[in-house]
Amino acid sequence: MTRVDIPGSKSLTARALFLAAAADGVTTLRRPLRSDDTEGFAEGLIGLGYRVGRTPDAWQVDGRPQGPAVREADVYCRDGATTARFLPTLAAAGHGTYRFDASPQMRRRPLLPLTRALRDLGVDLRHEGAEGHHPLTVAAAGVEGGDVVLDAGQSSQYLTALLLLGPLTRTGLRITVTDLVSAPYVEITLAMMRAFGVEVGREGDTYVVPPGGYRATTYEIEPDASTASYFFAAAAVTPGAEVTVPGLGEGALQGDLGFVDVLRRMGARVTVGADRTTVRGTGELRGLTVNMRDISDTMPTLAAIAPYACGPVRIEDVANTRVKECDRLEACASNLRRLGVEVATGPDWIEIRPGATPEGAEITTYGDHRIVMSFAVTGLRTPGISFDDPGCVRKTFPGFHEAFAELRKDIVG
Ligand SMILES: O=C(O)C1=C[C@@H](OP(=O)(O)O)[C@@H](O)[C@H](O)C1
Ligand SMILES: C=C(OP(=O)(O)O)C(=O)O
Repeated sequence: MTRVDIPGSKSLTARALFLAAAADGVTTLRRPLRSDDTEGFAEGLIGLGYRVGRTPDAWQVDGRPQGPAVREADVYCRDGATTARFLPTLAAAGHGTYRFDASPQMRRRPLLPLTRALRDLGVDLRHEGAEGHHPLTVAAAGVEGGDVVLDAGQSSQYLTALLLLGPLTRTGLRITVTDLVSAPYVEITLAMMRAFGVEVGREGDTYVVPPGGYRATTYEIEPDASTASYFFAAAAVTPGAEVTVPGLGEGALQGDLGFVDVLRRMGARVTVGADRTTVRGTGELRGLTVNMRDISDTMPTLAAIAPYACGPVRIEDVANTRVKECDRLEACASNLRRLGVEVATGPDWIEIRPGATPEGAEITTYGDHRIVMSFAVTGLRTPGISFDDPGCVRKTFPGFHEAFAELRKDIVG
Protein backbone atom coordinates (compact mmCIF):
# COMPACT_ATOMS: atom_id res chain seq x y z
CA MET A 1 0.00 0.00 0.00
CA THR A 2 1.28 3.48 -0.87
CA ARG A 3 0.25 6.38 1.31
CA VAL A 4 0.17 9.73 -0.48
CA ASP A 5 0.00 13.01 1.45
CA ILE A 6 -1.87 15.45 -0.74
CA PRO A 7 -1.45 19.23 -0.23
CA GLY A 8 -4.36 21.33 1.01
CA SER A 9 -7.43 22.14 -1.04
CA LYS A 10 -7.21 25.19 -3.29
CA SER A 11 -10.96 25.82 -2.99
CA LEU A 12 -10.96 25.60 0.81
CA THR A 13 -7.85 27.76 1.13
CA ALA A 14 -9.28 30.52 -1.08
CA ARG A 15 -12.58 30.56 0.82
CA ALA A 16 -10.83 30.44 4.17
CA LEU A 17 -8.68 33.43 3.20
CA PHE A 18 -11.77 35.45 2.21
CA LEU A 19 -13.64 34.47 5.38
CA ALA A 20 -10.62 35.15 7.60
CA ALA A 21 -10.08 38.58 6.02
CA ALA A 22 -13.75 39.47 6.51
CA ALA A 23 -14.06 38.11 10.07
CA ASP A 24 -13.92 39.98 13.33
CA GLY A 25 -10.63 38.84 14.91
CA VAL A 26 -7.58 36.77 14.05
CA THR A 27 -8.03 33.50 12.15
CA THR A 28 -5.51 30.67 11.90
CA LEU A 29 -5.62 28.41 8.84
CA ARG A 30 -3.94 25.07 9.34
CA ARG A 31 -2.43 23.14 6.40
CA PRO A 32 -3.30 25.76 3.76
CA LEU A 33 -2.36 25.02 0.16
CA ARG A 34 0.88 26.74 -0.80
CA SER A 35 0.71 27.18 -4.56
CA ASP A 36 0.57 29.95 -7.12
CA ASP A 37 -3.23 30.34 -6.84
CA THR A 38 -3.37 30.55 -3.07
CA GLU A 39 -0.15 32.57 -2.60
CA GLY A 40 -1.63 34.92 -5.23
CA PHE A 41 -4.84 35.15 -3.19
CA ALA A 42 -2.90 35.89 0.00
CA GLU A 43 -0.79 38.52 -1.76
CA GLY A 44 -3.93 40.09 -3.18
CA LEU A 45 -5.22 40.45 0.39
CA ILE A 46 -1.89 41.97 1.47
CA GLY A 47 -2.20 44.45 -1.42
CA LEU A 48 -5.60 45.41 -0.03
CA GLY A 49 -3.97 46.14 3.33
CA TYR A 50 -4.79 42.95 5.25
CA ARG A 51 -2.15 41.39 7.47
CA VAL A 52 -1.45 37.80 6.44
CA GLY A 53 1.28 35.92 8.33
CA ARG A 54 2.56 32.81 6.55
CA THR A 55 4.55 29.91 7.99
CA PRO A 56 4.76 26.54 6.16
CA ASP A 57 2.05 24.87 8.30
CA ALA A 58 -0.28 27.72 9.20
CA TRP A 59 -1.39 31.10 7.91
CA GLN A 60 -2.76 33.81 10.18
CA VAL A 61 -5.04 36.58 8.99
CA ASP A 62 -6.14 39.71 10.89
CA GLY A 63 -9.76 40.16 9.90
CA ARG A 64 -11.22 43.56 8.99
CA PRO A 65 -15.05 43.45 8.86
CA GLN A 66 -14.98 47.05 7.59
CA GLY A 67 -13.05 46.00 4.45
CA PRO A 68 -9.61 46.76 2.98
CA ALA A 69 -7.18 48.81 5.08
CA VAL A 70 -6.06 50.93 2.13
CA ARG A 71 -8.05 53.44 0.05
CA GLU A 72 -6.37 52.51 -3.21
CA ALA A 73 -4.84 49.31 -4.51
CA ASP A 74 -3.78 47.62 -7.72
CA VAL A 75 -4.16 43.86 -7.31
CA TYR A 76 -2.77 41.21 -9.68
CA CYS A 77 -4.82 37.99 -9.53
CA ARG A 78 -2.39 35.81 -11.57
CA ASP A 79 -4.16 32.74 -13.10
CA GLY A 80 -6.55 32.12 -10.22
CA ALA A 81 -10.24 32.37 -10.97
CA THR A 82 -11.12 32.22 -7.28
CA THR A 83 -8.80 35.19 -6.70
CA ALA A 84 -10.09 37.06 -9.75
CA ARG A 85 -13.74 36.54 -8.80
CA PHE A 86 -13.69 36.58 -4.98
CA LEU A 87 -11.33 39.50 -4.29
CA PRO A 88 -13.16 42.22 -6.28
CA THR A 89 -16.32 41.05 -4.50
CA LEU A 90 -14.65 41.37 -1.08
CA ALA A 91 -13.31 44.81 -2.01
CA ALA A 92 -16.81 45.99 -2.97
CA ALA A 93 -17.77 45.81 0.72
CA GLY A 94 -15.05 48.33 1.64
CA HIS A 95 -14.42 51.99 0.88
CA GLY A 96 -11.86 52.93 -1.76
CA THR A 97 -10.82 52.48 -5.36
CA TYR A 98 -9.46 49.06 -6.19
CA ARG A 99 -8.15 47.94 -9.54
CA PHE A 100 -7.83 44.24 -10.41
CA ASP A 101 -5.96 42.61 -13.25
CA ALA A 102 -5.00 39.03 -14.08
CA SER A 103 -2.76 36.94 -16.33
CA PRO A 104 -3.56 36.72 -20.07
CA GLN A 105 -5.07 33.27 -19.40
CA MET A 106 -7.35 34.59 -16.65
CA ARG A 107 -8.19 37.75 -18.61
CA ARG A 108 -9.78 35.48 -21.24
CA ARG A 109 -12.01 33.75 -18.68
CA PRO A 110 -15.49 35.18 -18.05
CA LEU A 111 -17.05 36.82 -15.00
CA LEU A 112 -19.87 38.84 -16.55
CA PRO A 113 -22.76 37.31 -14.55
CA LEU A 114 -20.90 38.25 -11.35
CA THR A 115 -20.03 41.81 -12.38
CA ARG A 116 -23.64 42.31 -13.54
CA ALA A 117 -24.97 41.07 -10.21
CA LEU A 118 -22.60 43.36 -8.31
CA ARG A 119 -23.76 46.31 -10.42
CA ASP A 120 -27.39 45.33 -9.81
CA LEU A 121 -26.54 45.63 -6.11
CA GLY A 122 -25.30 49.17 -6.66
CA VAL A 123 -21.56 48.51 -6.89
CA ASP A 124 -19.66 50.95 -9.13
CA LEU A 125 -17.60 48.51 -11.21
CA ARG A 126 -15.91 49.40 -14.50
CA HIS A 127 -14.11 47.26 -17.04
CA GLU A 128 -11.12 48.64 -18.90
CA GLY A 129 -11.70 46.45 -21.95
CA ALA A 130 -14.32 43.80 -22.68
CA GLU A 131 -17.31 43.67 -20.34
CA GLY A 132 -17.08 40.81 -17.89
CA HIS A 133 -13.30 40.39 -18.12
CA HIS A 134 -10.30 41.68 -16.22
CA PRO A 135 -8.92 44.32 -15.82
CA LEU A 136 -11.60 46.09 -13.80
CA THR A 137 -11.93 48.73 -11.11
CA VAL A 138 -14.28 48.75 -8.15
CA ALA A 139 -15.07 52.17 -6.65
CA ALA A 140 -16.30 50.72 -3.37
CA ALA A 141 -18.69 52.40 -0.95
CA GLY A 142 -20.05 49.39 0.94
CA VAL A 143 -23.01 47.28 -0.24
CA GLU A 144 -26.53 47.89 1.02
CA GLY A 145 -27.85 44.40 0.19
CA GLY A 146 -31.16 43.25 -1.25
CA ASP A 147 -32.38 40.90 -3.98
CA VAL A 148 -30.34 39.76 -6.95
CA VAL A 149 -30.81 37.20 -9.73
CA LEU A 150 -27.80 35.19 -10.89
CA ASP A 151 -27.07 32.76 -13.72
CA ALA A 152 -24.35 30.45 -12.39
CA GLY A 153 -24.63 28.01 -15.31
CA GLN A 154 -21.10 28.81 -16.44
CA SER A 155 -19.41 28.93 -13.04
CA SER A 156 -20.48 28.31 -9.46
CA GLN A 157 -17.77 30.74 -8.39
CA TYR A 158 -20.12 33.64 -9.20
CA LEU A 159 -22.57 32.32 -6.62
CA THR A 160 -19.86 31.56 -4.07
CA ALA A 161 -18.53 35.14 -4.38
CA LEU A 162 -21.99 36.61 -3.71
CA LEU A 163 -22.70 34.20 -0.85
CA LEU A 164 -19.41 35.16 0.81
CA LEU A 165 -20.26 38.85 0.34
CA GLY A 166 -23.74 38.53 1.87
CA PRO A 167 -22.87 38.88 5.59
CA LEU A 168 -20.77 41.98 4.80
CA THR A 169 -23.76 43.86 3.36
CA ARG A 170 -25.91 46.13 5.53
CA THR A 171 -29.21 44.26 5.09
CA GLY A 172 -28.17 40.85 3.78
CA LEU A 173 -28.65 39.26 0.37
CA ARG A 174 -31.34 37.18 -1.30
CA ILE A 175 -29.71 35.48 -4.30
CA THR A 176 -32.04 33.72 -6.76
CA VAL A 177 -30.15 31.29 -8.98
CA THR A 178 -31.48 30.47 -12.45
CA ASP A 179 -28.88 27.83 -13.34
CA LEU A 180 -25.93 26.24 -11.52
CA VAL A 181 -22.90 24.10 -12.42
CA SER A 182 -20.37 22.57 -10.02
CA ALA A 183 -23.02 22.53 -7.29
CA PRO A 184 -20.86 20.74 -4.67
CA TYR A 185 -18.59 23.80 -4.55
CA VAL A 186 -21.54 25.83 -3.28
CA GLU A 187 -22.01 23.26 -0.51
CA ILE A 188 -18.35 23.80 0.44
CA THR A 189 -19.03 27.54 0.62
CA LEU A 190 -22.09 27.10 2.83
CA ALA A 191 -20.28 24.69 5.17
CA MET A 192 -17.32 27.04 5.53
CA MET A 193 -19.55 30.09 6.12
CA ARG A 194 -21.15 28.04 8.92
CA ALA A 195 -17.69 27.41 10.42
CA PHE A 196 -17.22 31.21 10.48
CA GLY A 197 -20.58 31.74 12.22
CA VAL A 198 -23.05 32.33 9.36
CA GLU A 199 -26.06 30.14 8.50
CA VAL A 200 -27.44 30.66 4.98
CA GLY A 201 -31.15 29.92 4.47
CA ARG A 202 -32.77 28.37 1.38
CA GLU A 203 -36.18 29.13 -0.15
CA GLY A 204 -36.32 27.03 -3.33
CA ASP A 205 -33.78 28.55 -5.72
CA THR A 206 -33.16 31.53 -3.44
CA TYR A 207 -30.26 31.68 -0.99
CA VAL A 208 -30.98 33.94 1.97
CA VAL A 209 -27.79 35.37 3.52
CA PRO A 210 -28.16 37.28 6.78
CA PRO A 211 -26.11 40.42 7.55
CA GLY A 212 -23.94 40.58 10.67
CA GLY A 213 -20.46 39.51 9.58
CA TYR A 214 -18.20 36.55 10.32
CA ARG A 215 -16.55 35.23 13.48
CA ALA A 216 -12.80 34.46 13.39
CA THR A 217 -11.82 30.87 14.08
CA THR A 218 -9.11 28.23 13.66
CA TYR A 219 -9.73 26.29 10.48
CA GLU A 220 -8.05 23.11 9.20
CA ILE A 221 -7.88 22.76 5.40
CA GLU A 222 -8.62 19.30 3.90
CA PRO A 223 -6.26 17.78 1.32
CA ASP A 224 -7.26 18.72 -2.23
CA ALA A 225 -9.63 16.11 -3.68
CA SER A 226 -9.05 17.17 -7.31
CA THR A 227 -5.30 16.72 -6.82
CA ALA A 228 -5.93 13.34 -5.20
CA SER A 229 -7.74 12.22 -8.40
CA TYR A 230 -4.39 11.76 -10.22
CA PHE A 231 -3.10 9.44 -7.52
CA PHE A 232 -6.36 7.47 -7.34
CA ALA A 233 -6.39 7.18 -11.15
CA ALA A 234 -2.78 5.97 -11.05
CA ALA A 235 -3.83 3.10 -8.79
CA ALA A 236 -6.83 2.28 -10.99
CA VAL A 237 -4.69 1.82 -14.13
CA THR A 238 -1.99 -0.22 -12.39
CA PRO A 239 -3.04 -3.80 -11.57
CA GLY A 240 -2.29 -4.60 -7.94
CA ALA A 241 -1.40 -1.02 -6.97
CA GLU A 242 -3.07 0.40 -3.88
CA VAL A 243 -3.06 4.12 -3.03
CA THR A 244 -4.34 5.57 0.25
CA VAL A 245 -4.93 9.27 0.78
CA PRO A 246 -5.32 10.23 4.44
CA GLY A 247 -7.48 13.23 5.37
CA LEU A 248 -10.15 12.61 2.72
CA GLY A 249 -12.91 10.34 3.98
CA GLU A 250 -16.65 10.13 4.59
CA GLY A 251 -16.96 13.63 6.07
CA ALA A 252 -14.97 15.37 3.32
CA LEU A 253 -16.43 18.65 2.05
CA GLN A 254 -15.18 18.36 -1.53
CA GLY A 255 -17.45 16.90 -4.20
CA ASP A 256 -14.42 15.91 -6.28
CA LEU A 257 -13.81 12.99 -3.93
CA GLY A 258 -16.78 11.52 -5.87
CA PHE A 259 -14.28 10.76 -8.65
CA VAL A 260 -13.53 7.51 -6.81
CA ASP A 261 -17.12 6.42 -7.49
CA VAL A 262 -16.35 6.71 -11.21
CA LEU A 263 -13.26 4.54 -10.72
CA ARG A 264 -15.36 2.03 -8.77
CA ARG A 265 -17.88 1.84 -11.63
CA MET A 266 -14.97 1.14 -13.98
CA GLY A 267 -13.74 -1.78 -11.89
CA ALA A 268 -11.32 -0.40 -9.29
CA ARG A 269 -11.70 -1.47 -5.65
CA VAL A 270 -12.52 1.64 -3.61
CA THR A 271 -12.79 2.04 0.17
CA VAL A 272 -13.92 5.34 1.64
CA GLY A 273 -13.23 5.24 5.38
CA ALA A 274 -13.90 7.73 8.14
CA ASP A 275 -10.73 9.72 7.43
CA ARG A 276 -9.04 8.14 4.42
CA THR A 277 -9.78 6.78 0.96
CA THR A 278 -8.09 3.85 -0.75
CA VAL A 279 -8.18 2.82 -4.41
CA ARG A 280 -6.82 -0.50 -5.64
CA GLY A 281 -6.23 -1.40 -9.28
CA THR A 282 -7.86 -4.73 -10.09
CA GLY A 283 -6.64 -5.11 -13.66
CA GLU A 284 -10.17 -4.43 -14.86
CA LEU A 285 -11.09 -1.06 -16.36
CA ARG A 286 -14.50 -0.91 -18.00
CA GLY A 287 -15.85 1.86 -20.23
CA LEU A 288 -18.85 3.91 -19.06
CA THR A 289 -21.03 6.94 -19.69
CA VAL A 290 -20.80 9.44 -16.88
CA ASN A 291 -22.22 12.89 -16.14
CA MET A 292 -19.45 15.04 -14.65
CA ARG A 293 -21.31 18.35 -14.27
CA ASP A 294 -20.69 18.28 -10.50
CA ILE A 295 -17.03 17.21 -10.64
CA SER A 296 -15.71 18.59 -13.92
CA ASP A 297 -12.18 19.35 -12.66
CA THR A 298 -11.71 15.57 -12.78
CA MET A 299 -12.88 15.28 -16.41
CA PRO A 300 -9.28 15.47 -17.74
CA THR A 301 -8.19 12.81 -15.21
CA LEU A 302 -10.79 10.41 -16.57
CA ALA A 303 -10.12 11.33 -20.21
CA ALA A 304 -6.41 10.64 -19.70
CA ILE A 305 -6.96 7.08 -18.39
CA ALA A 306 -9.85 6.31 -20.75
CA PRO A 307 -7.56 4.82 -23.47
CA TYR A 308 -6.87 1.91 -21.11
CA ALA A 309 -10.56 1.06 -20.63
CA CYS A 310 -11.89 -1.90 -22.58
CA GLY A 311 -15.01 0.01 -23.78
CA PRO A 312 -15.84 3.60 -24.77
CA VAL A 313 -15.70 6.28 -22.09
CA ARG A 314 -18.25 9.03 -22.65
CA ILE A 315 -18.19 12.09 -20.37
CA GLU A 316 -21.28 14.30 -20.53
CA ASP A 317 -22.53 17.70 -19.35
CA VAL A 318 -19.12 19.37 -19.09
CA ALA A 319 -19.59 22.44 -21.33
CA ASN A 320 -18.03 24.73 -18.74
CA THR A 321 -14.70 22.91 -18.97
CA ARG A 322 -14.31 24.96 -22.16
CA VAL A 323 -13.88 28.15 -20.09
CA LYS A 324 -11.31 26.91 -17.58
CA GLU A 325 -7.54 27.43 -17.81
CA CYS A 326 -8.00 26.35 -21.44
CA ASP A 327 -10.72 24.68 -23.50
CA ARG A 328 -10.26 21.40 -21.69
CA LEU A 329 -12.53 19.35 -23.95
CA GLU A 330 -10.47 20.26 -27.02
CA ALA A 331 -7.16 20.07 -25.13
CA CYS A 332 -7.95 16.52 -23.99
CA ALA A 333 -9.18 15.49 -27.44
CA SER A 334 -6.23 16.91 -29.39
CA ASN A 335 -3.67 15.45 -26.99
CA LEU A 336 -5.32 12.02 -27.01
CA ARG A 337 -5.34 12.10 -30.83
CA ARG A 338 -1.66 12.94 -30.74
CA LEU A 339 -1.19 9.68 -28.81
CA GLY A 340 -3.08 7.85 -31.55
CA VAL A 341 -6.36 7.47 -29.64
CA GLU A 342 -9.76 7.83 -31.32
CA VAL A 343 -11.81 10.65 -29.77
CA ALA A 344 -15.00 12.56 -30.58
CA THR A 345 -16.31 15.74 -28.92
CA GLY A 346 -19.53 17.75 -28.92
CA PRO A 347 -20.51 21.04 -27.30
CA ASP A 348 -20.59 19.50 -23.83
CA TRP A 349 -19.23 15.96 -24.15
CA ILE A 350 -16.21 13.89 -25.07
CA GLU A 351 -16.03 10.23 -26.04
CA ILE A 352 -12.82 8.23 -25.97
CA ARG A 353 -12.91 4.97 -27.93
CA PRO A 354 -10.87 1.85 -27.25
CA GLY A 355 -8.71 0.12 -29.82
CA ALA A 356 -5.39 1.79 -30.41
CA THR A 357 -2.53 1.36 -27.95
CA PRO A 358 -1.45 4.91 -27.03
CA GLU A 359 1.99 5.99 -28.22
CA GLY A 360 4.29 8.51 -26.54
CA ALA A 361 4.23 12.14 -27.70
CA GLU A 362 4.73 15.66 -26.38
CA ILE A 363 1.56 16.93 -24.70
CA THR A 364 0.53 20.52 -25.42
CA THR A 365 -0.43 21.86 -22.00
CA TYR A 366 -1.95 25.29 -22.83
CA GLY A 367 -0.53 26.36 -19.46
CA ASP A 368 -3.15 24.15 -17.75
CA HIS A 369 -1.99 22.33 -14.63
CA ARG A 370 -4.71 19.68 -14.97
CA ILE A 371 -3.62 18.72 -18.50
CA VAL A 372 -0.12 18.00 -17.15
CA MET A 373 -1.22 16.10 -14.05
CA SER A 374 -3.80 14.06 -15.99
CA PHE A 375 -1.48 12.99 -18.80
CA ALA A 376 1.22 12.17 -16.25
CA VAL A 377 -1.13 9.33 -15.28
CA THR A 378 -1.34 8.21 -18.93
CA GLY A 379 2.47 8.18 -18.81
CA LEU A 380 2.47 5.42 -16.18
CA ARG A 381 1.44 2.97 -18.92
CA THR A 382 2.67 4.72 -22.07
CA PRO A 383 6.38 5.51 -22.32
CA GLY A 384 7.60 8.67 -24.04
CA ILE A 385 5.02 11.18 -22.78
CA SER A 386 6.48 14.66 -22.16
CA PHE A 387 5.05 18.18 -21.71
CA ASP A 388 5.74 21.50 -23.40
CA ASP A 389 5.27 23.32 -20.05
CA PRO A 390 5.54 20.89 -17.12
CA GLY A 391 5.99 23.77 -14.64
CA CYS A 392 2.41 25.01 -14.97
CA VAL A 393 1.48 22.56 -12.17
CA ARG A 394 2.59 25.39 -9.86
CA LYS A 395 -1.00 26.72 -10.01
CA THR A 396 -2.19 24.10 -7.52
CA PHE A 397 0.68 21.65 -6.81
CA PRO A 398 4.24 22.92 -7.26
CA GLY A 399 5.66 19.59 -6.01
CA PHE A 400 3.56 17.40 -8.31
CA HIS A 401 6.35 15.93 -10.45
CA GLU A 402 8.42 14.87 -7.44
CA ALA A 403 5.40 13.36 -5.67
CA PHE A 404 4.27 11.52 -8.80
CA ALA A 405 7.79 10.18 -9.45
CA GLU A 406 7.76 8.74 -5.90
CA LEU A 407 4.44 7.07 -6.56
CA ARG A 408 5.66 5.68 -9.89
CA LYS A 409 8.70 4.15 -8.14
CA ASP A 410 6.38 2.51 -5.60
CA ILE A 411 3.72 1.12 -7.91
CA VAL A 412 5.47 0.59 -11.26
CA GLY A 413 9.12 0.28 -10.20
O1 LIG B 1 -15.30 27.43 -6.19
C1 LIG B 1 -14.26 26.82 -6.42
O2 LIG B 1 -13.32 26.78 -5.62
C2 LIG B 1 -14.13 26.11 -7.72
C3 LIG B 1 -15.24 25.85 -8.48
C4 LIG B 1 -15.17 25.15 -9.76
O3 LIG B 1 -15.31 26.10 -10.80
P1 LIG B 1 -16.67 26.35 -11.63
O4 LIG B 1 -17.75 26.62 -10.68
O5 LIG B 1 -16.29 27.52 -12.48
O6 LIG B 1 -16.93 25.09 -12.43
C5 LIG B 1 -13.85 24.42 -9.96
O7 LIG B 1 -13.71 24.06 -11.31
C6 LIG B 1 -12.66 25.29 -9.57
O8 LIG B 1 -11.45 24.61 -9.74
C7 LIG B 1 -12.77 25.69 -8.12
C1 LIG C 1 -10.72 25.44 -13.00
C2 LIG C 1 -9.75 25.48 -12.09
O1 LIG C 1 -9.35 26.56 -11.40
P1 LIG C 1 -9.96 28.02 -11.19
O2 LIG C 1 -11.31 28.09 -11.89
O3 LIG C 1 -10.10 28.19 -9.72
O4 LIG C 1 -8.94 28.95 -11.78
C3 LIG C 1 -9.02 24.25 -11.73
O5 LIG C 1 -8.26 24.28 -10.74
O6 LIG C 1 -9.15 23.23 -12.41
